[in-house]
Amino acid sequence: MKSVTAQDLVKTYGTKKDVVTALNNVSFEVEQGELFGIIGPDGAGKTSLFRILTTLLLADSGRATVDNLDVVKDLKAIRKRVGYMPGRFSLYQDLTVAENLEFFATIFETSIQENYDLIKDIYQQIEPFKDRRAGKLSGGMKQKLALSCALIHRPGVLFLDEPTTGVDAVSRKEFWDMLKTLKRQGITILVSTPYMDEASLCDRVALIQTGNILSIDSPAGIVDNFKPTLLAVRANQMYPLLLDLQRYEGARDAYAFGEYHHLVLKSGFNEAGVRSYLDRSAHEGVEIKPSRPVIEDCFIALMKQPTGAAADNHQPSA
Ligand SMILES: Nc1ncnc2c1ncn2[C@@H]1O[C@H](COP(=O)(O)OP(=O)(O)OP(=O)(O)O)[C@@H](O)[C@H]1O
Repeated sequence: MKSVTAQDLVKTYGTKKDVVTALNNVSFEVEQGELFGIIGPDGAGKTSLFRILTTLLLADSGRATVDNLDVVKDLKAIRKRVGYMPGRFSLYQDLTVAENLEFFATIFETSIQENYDLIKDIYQQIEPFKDRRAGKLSGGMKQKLALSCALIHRPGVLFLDEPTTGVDAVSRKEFWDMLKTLKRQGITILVSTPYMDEASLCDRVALIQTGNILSIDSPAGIVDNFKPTLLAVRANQMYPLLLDLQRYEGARDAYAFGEYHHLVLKSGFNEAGVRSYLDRSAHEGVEIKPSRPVIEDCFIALMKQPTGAAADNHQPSA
C-alpha cells in the first residue's frame, strides 16, 4: 500500500521577475512501512516538499496524498496522522522536557501514558533531564525530545526534516538506530538529509538537487547504476594533481574526495593510461587505485547529466 504519493509537484517562490523554483515536477511514491530518504544539499527543496506533504504549504500545482488522503482537501485528517519534526528546533525553549511532551500530547488530545510504549526507548534517554528547560539541552537531547514530541500521538507517517544536521557523529548513529526501531513498528518514515553517507541507512532514497529529483532507487541500486571506471588518485601535491586530472583527455570528471581525488574515466580510457599521463608530469608520490563508487559519486555524476537524462532515472517504487 502506498503511504505517500507526490505527483508532479511544483513550488515556486517570489514574483515573475525574481522567481525561485523550489520543486520542479517532483513525483515519487513511498510504500507503507518504508524508510525513505530525501537526500540533497541546502536549497534542494527538501523543506518545501515536507511542508507540502504535511499540509503546511500549498504547492503551485501537482497532487500529493498521505495515507490516501489529499494534502489539500483532507488537511485536518492528515494532520492527525502525521508526525513532523521540522529542521529548525521546534520545541518550546522555556518549557521543560516534560512540559514540552505534555503540551504536544494535549494538542493531539492524547496523553503521554497512552502512547508511552512507542516513545519509551527514546524518551528514557532524556527522562533524567525532564525538569530541564528545552533551551538548555544539548543538540542530541533536543533531537530526541523533538522526536518524542513528533511521535506522541502515534502517527502512521513520520516526516523528519534534516534531523541529524548539526548533531555529533555518535548521536547521529543513535538517531538512525531509533528510526530502525520505529520502522519495525510499522511507521512509514520520510527523512531528509544533506549527508550522503546516511543514504545507505534508508530502504530507498530520492536524490534531489535544485528542485529536481535526479534518481529514486535503493542505495545499492543507485550505486549499481554508476557504470564508468572510477579511480582514486593521490600525490604529494594534491591541488596541482587535481588540475592535471581535470585536464586529462580521458577524464569525464575529477574532484577532491577525502584524502584522494576521484577520477571518473570516459569509456575507452583506463588506469594504465592515467598512470602514463601522470608519469609525463612532475608529480611525486603518485598513487592510483580503483575505487568503488559511493552515493556521493553517483550524486555528482547525476548532477552533471542533462536534466532530461536525470528525469529518465526516475524509478517506480518497489
Ligand atoms: N519563503 C521563501 N521565499 C523565497 N524563497 C524560498 C522560500 N523558502 C524557500 N525558498 C527557496 O526555495 C529553495 C528550496 O528551499 P528549501 O528550504 O525547500 O530547501 P532545503 O533543501 O530544505 O534547503 P535548506 O536545508 O537550506 O532549507 C531555496 O532556493 C530557497 O532559498
